[in-house]
Amino acid sequence: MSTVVRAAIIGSTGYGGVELIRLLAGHPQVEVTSVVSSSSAGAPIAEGFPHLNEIRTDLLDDVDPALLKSKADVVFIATPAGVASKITPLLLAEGLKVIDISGDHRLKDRSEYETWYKKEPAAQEYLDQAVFGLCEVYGESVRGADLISNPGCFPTATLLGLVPAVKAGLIDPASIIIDAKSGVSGAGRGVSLGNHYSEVNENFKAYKINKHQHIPEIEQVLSDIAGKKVVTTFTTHLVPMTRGIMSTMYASMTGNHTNEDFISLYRNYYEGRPFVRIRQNGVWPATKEVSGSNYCDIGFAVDPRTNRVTIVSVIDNLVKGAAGQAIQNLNLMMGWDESLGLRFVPVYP
Ligand SMILES: NC(=O)C1=CN([C@@H]2O[C@H](COP(=O)(O)OP(=O)(O)OC[C@H]3O[C@@H](n4cnc5c(N)ncnc54)[C@H](OP(=O)(O)O)[C@@H]3O)[C@@H](O)[C@H]2O)C=CC1
Ligand SMILES: CC(=O)N[C@@H](CCC(=O)OP(=O)(O)O)C(=O)O
Repeated sequence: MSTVVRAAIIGSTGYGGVELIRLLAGHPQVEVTSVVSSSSAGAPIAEGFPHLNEIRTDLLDDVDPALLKSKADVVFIATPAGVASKITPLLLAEGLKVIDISGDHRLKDRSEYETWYKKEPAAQEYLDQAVFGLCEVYGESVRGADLISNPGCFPTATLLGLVPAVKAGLIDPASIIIDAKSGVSGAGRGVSLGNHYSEVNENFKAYKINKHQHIPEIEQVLSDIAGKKVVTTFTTHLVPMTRGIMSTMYASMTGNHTNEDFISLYRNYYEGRPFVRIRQNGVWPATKEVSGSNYCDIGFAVDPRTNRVTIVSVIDNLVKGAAGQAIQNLNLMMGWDESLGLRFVPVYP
């Protein structure tokens, strides 16, 4: 008999939440039973999102853990930083499973969260309990967990591009420089001066240099994999496109490795994992080649002149970088095939 899991989405009126609604509509073993809003409870969700007309006829629920307990088994939280840390203890106390898409449970060190997010951190017991859900690296720990911290969009693209090489010692972790680009939906649905049309269109800008909240998240994982403290240079750029992240990474190699060495290492590391695709020699991925899908595509260019390698990794920030990976985590939590309901072909062109 197949299990149907009932899911609630807190932050269902944001980009991450609406993407969860889209993806879960096709999941064979999940039913979204509650869409939650802190500002529009009681309104039909399709009123604000006409693309959901005749797809979802329900009203938005209030943020009420007891109500969610009566309607759901698992809760996705897709809210701004500082919200999930407050709601999660109440949801866990009701016996619900939680998948937090925000950054609130990613950094194990509370002072790091305070430094980078400038907000009050979650209580240490929940940070200790939360499993960092980078599925292809920590998937084994996700199975059976009650609280998942879904990785950030930039860290997902970046870490999937770096972990195998760092783990195998092909590159010097101290030499890594990460140059990342994001589409505007990465900033969420709220309008701000920096992301309205005339600021973004035909423009290309770097932001939060050396100040980005994903720096400690990337360093936390690289340090874990390398077995020593790793610090890195990470610069983000805003690109005039809706979806997509490209992380271009540069690192010094520890020997005379070739493109084929990297391709073979990464294909072995990700063998059996459906969502990481390694490009053939001389071919590098573009964001459109993963758009709308849960894929992360990775390509390599070794330069024998400098003895450095360039690694290019792309994802759709709203799918593999948020809602898709969150569903992949749910699949792993439930002991299902990790690709259940996620085998989308990218939207191209
Ligand atoms: N956009 C992206 O590509 C990615 C985003 N993330 C992270 O996921 C989270 C959601 O991002 P995104 O969907 O883009 O953000 P949005 O700004 O689009 O949506 C956030 C939603 O949170 C709800 N919300 C705000 N305050 C509260 C509150 N106090 N209690 C409950 N709900 C609240 C709002 O809905 P309402 O007013 O209806 O309650 C809002 O629609 C963020 O932490 C973000 O950093 C992670 C990876 C990728
Ligand atoms: C384009 C853009 O502005 N992107 C956001 C990504 C936000 C995000 O995913 O934040 P958390 O991972 O901390 O939840 C940024 O760079 O801050």
